[in-house]
Amino acid sequence: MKETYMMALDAGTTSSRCILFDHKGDICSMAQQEFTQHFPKPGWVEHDPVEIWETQKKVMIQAMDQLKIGADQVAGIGITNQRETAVLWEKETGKPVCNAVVWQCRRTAQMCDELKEKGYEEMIRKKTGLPIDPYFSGTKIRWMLDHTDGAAKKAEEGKLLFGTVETWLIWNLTGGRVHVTDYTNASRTMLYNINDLCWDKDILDLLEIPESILPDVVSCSEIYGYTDEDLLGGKVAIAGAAGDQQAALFGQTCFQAGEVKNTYGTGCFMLMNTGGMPVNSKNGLITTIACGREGKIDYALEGSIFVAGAAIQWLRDELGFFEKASESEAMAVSVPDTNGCYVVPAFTGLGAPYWDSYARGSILGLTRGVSKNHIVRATLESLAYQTLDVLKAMEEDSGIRLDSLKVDGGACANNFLMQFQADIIGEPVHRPECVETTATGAAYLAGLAVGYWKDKEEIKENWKLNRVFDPNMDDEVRKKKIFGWKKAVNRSLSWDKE
Ligand SMILES: Nc1ncnc2c1ncn2[C@@H]1O[C@H](COP(=O)(O)OP(=O)(O)O)[C@@H](O)[C@H]1O
Ligand SMILES: O=P(O)(O)OC[C@H](O)CO
Repeated sequence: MKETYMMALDAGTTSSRCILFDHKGDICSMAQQEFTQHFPKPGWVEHDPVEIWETQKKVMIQAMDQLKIGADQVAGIGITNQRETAVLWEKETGKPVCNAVVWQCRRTAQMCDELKEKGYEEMIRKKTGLPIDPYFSGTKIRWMLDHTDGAAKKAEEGKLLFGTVETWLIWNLTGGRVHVTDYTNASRTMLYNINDLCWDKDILDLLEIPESILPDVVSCSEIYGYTDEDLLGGKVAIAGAAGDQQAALFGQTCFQAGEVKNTYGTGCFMLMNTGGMPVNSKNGLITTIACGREGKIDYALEGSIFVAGAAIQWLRDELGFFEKASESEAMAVSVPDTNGCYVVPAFTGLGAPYWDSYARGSILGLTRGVSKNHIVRATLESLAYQTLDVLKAMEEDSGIRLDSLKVDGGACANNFLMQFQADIIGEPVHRPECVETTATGAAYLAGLAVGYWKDKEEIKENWKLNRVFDPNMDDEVRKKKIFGWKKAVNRSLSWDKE
């Protein structure tokens, strides 16, 4: 009998990836392609939806070619994606009406201010679990309707469709037959009522968004449809979808309330599973849907950090400090400390727990002795400080003291960063063998729907530890460093405010 595999499509912020997994949850093949980041104005970020789809198609074929398999050996497809990023396209032609407005984009900051000034913050938080912020899709959709010729009218006439990236991919994979989103992605739009589990009419009215453009909300683990036969040379079931951070929580097998993971990708996102009850934050975290399957919803508390690995890309691409992100590790350990330098990578404002759209990046503490290596080290350290900020908020909100942290994502390959993370939180950091947990989670969700894996217990056995980083920093040193970080953040807040 031919071996079968689960396919995960990981539509990240900077690249499209396809990974084929076997029953043990091991990666058997992987293909990846970066796509273009468009920065039309300071603080604005766009993607071309067609490029996302084209690169995704290409990597699917490449991953299958590596194993020399046909569609009959792909047991199902799970999709995971950068969340919130908004795509708007014509129902008839499938053509996007404009570029996708990316989650990091701050163009709706003023619209958000106005909504807050009019006093809608409490109502929106109660219904969606989210603060009013340009991060979420709702105001992005309004902006696209307002600034694209004829779009508002076409939307009224039912001629346009909206989707986050998984919706866009499912639409294309099925040849325009299926228009759905899953619970986790819906919960990031600022339009979805996470208590009543429906698109919220009051918010849709407020933002004047016609419900007809919105996808049907489905579970994270069920067959939504099948790929067009021509695409992979046979039909394959599309059987799972979740936003990348929720998929990572599932991939890390954080199935129980109180379990936490932290993912270091373009941004950095800490999620705690809070079980069947949404927990409201008093410390700047958001309440979101962790997973919806088999008729049950699990919620999560989330600390969203907008810039993490993206800061390393900035050192690479804009400052030209190195050619490969991995080189940052040797540069950071070549100096004993940052020589008093702090980097606050608030390139697109600050997310949790500050929620300041007007914060901007800064390098502080510069003296004549600060070198490239110190700046690289300070940038890496900023990922760990931001994580500390959300970890403290999470402990307060949940009443649970974390005694270790499970990590994953591209940047957690950096041993210096992981050690500094353990030092600064004062708790061990646990890194798994497979740091592609986002894709793993998507594969698991789809695999459970098609019976590739029996149940969560079988999946749990696949999680393997790679390395534990134990804290090893003097308490006084830690306190002093954290104090410096807080001062640096304060200097960055409101920077871009008129
Ligand atoms: N060894 C490393 N040290 C620091 N950062 C790294 C390293 N390897 C990758 N990165 C960063 O991790 C990010 C890629 O991680 P990934 O999980 O693929 O992100 P995403 O899914 O958001 O595209 C990039 O921003 C890159 O700069
Ligand atoms: O691209 P990532 O992995 O940093 O994830 C992006 C998040 O989904 C944005 O909310």
